[in-house]
Amino acid sequence: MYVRHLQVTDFRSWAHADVAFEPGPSVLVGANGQGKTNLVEALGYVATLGSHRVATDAPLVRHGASRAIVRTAVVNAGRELLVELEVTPGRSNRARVNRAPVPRPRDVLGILRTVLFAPEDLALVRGDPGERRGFLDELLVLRAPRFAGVRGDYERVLKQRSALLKSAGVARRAGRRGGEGTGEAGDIRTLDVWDGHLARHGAELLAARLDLVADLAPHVGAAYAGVAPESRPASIAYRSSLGGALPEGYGQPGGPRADVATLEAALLDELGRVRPQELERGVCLVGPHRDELDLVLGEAPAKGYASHGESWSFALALRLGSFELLRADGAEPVLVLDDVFAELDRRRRRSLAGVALGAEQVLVTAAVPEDVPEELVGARYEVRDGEVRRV
Ligand SMILES: Nc1ncnc2c1ncn2[C@@H]1O[C@H](COP(=O)(O)OP(=O)(O)OP(=O)(O)O)[C@@H](O)[C@H]1O
Repeated sequence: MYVRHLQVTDFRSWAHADVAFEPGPSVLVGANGQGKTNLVEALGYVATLGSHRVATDAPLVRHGASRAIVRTAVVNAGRELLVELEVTPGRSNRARVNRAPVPRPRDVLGILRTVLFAPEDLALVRGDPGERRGFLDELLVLRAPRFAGVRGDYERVLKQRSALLKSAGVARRAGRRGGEGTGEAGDIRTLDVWDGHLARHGAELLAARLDLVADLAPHVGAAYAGVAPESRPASIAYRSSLGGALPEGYGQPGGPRADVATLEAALLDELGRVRPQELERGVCLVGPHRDELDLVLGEAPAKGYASHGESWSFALALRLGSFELLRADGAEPVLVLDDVFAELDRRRRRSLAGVALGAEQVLVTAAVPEDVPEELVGARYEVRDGEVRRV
């Protein structure tokens, strides 16, 4: 697939921008702060309904404006779709496809698939587990858009159950002190119901993540070996809060596909087991929100041990592995390389350029053209003073 056209209004620094693209490599060149990343961020938003830089929508709207609009024409196997998103922080966002409103913004997921590699990706290796869970869930949704709903349902249930745990914990402590009117028994009965919901939605999310990691792991290992052949081998593994209760081989390449019903039963058991600690601490201790994607270099965890260069290579391998996985699925994602070549040495640049050349479309941003490997300089755009000019 490729993006044929991008138009933004009041998005980040852009009052208005209108850019036509072609398949193959395109490079956006401009000095720092001219708005190059803002343009590719808009494309990432259409693909994921999120930003690779911020967790909320508010910063995406130009200062002083009330809403941002992103319109993009995406060509997939010869068929063009026009996607339009209106981002209004504090209100429901709106979406249209081929000018017709769709019920929910998430109905546009799957029309544009992008894999974006950016300096922020160092946090995939060095940041908190939440970064890596976010990485997995984003890829899950790119692979199968219905998981946006599954994840949303899980988060809703988790929030409700966590609030209930807190109030039941408070009631229990008040009861122990001989306090008045403890609603513990009622809370506990309700908690049983929420355990069921959490196990059901959690099992669906967990099964999907486990299968994703099993499929992704070989691609990440191969991508890392290509990017950093001199380094120790890289691997990834899913670590579930179920611990030893996770069936053997789940999440491993060549292992059995994860069975949702089995995982639901395991989650329910485990929730029963940890209930006293959960009430004591007022937090939900079991479920995919507590899980981790382990990144391993040789025998050591990448986090805390990998050098700066190795961390970069691992982050890059996670993105290139994702790109290869989506291609193996039969999708042709757009590859977006935001300001990354300046960070890479010659060998890594060449290796990344090699993969990028295989993409149907690759969009690159750079402060100076010299940062970009020659073979990737196809169409060139200059971004300056609030304008994008093809040169
Ligand atoms: N909501 C917003 N409203 C107005 N301006 C914004 C908003 N968000 C970001 N900006 C501005 O956008 C500019 C940054 O744009 P962007 O990150 O796209 O730059 P860039 O060309 O990629 O630069 P670099 O090469 O440094 O990465 C900054 O000047 C920032 O102040």
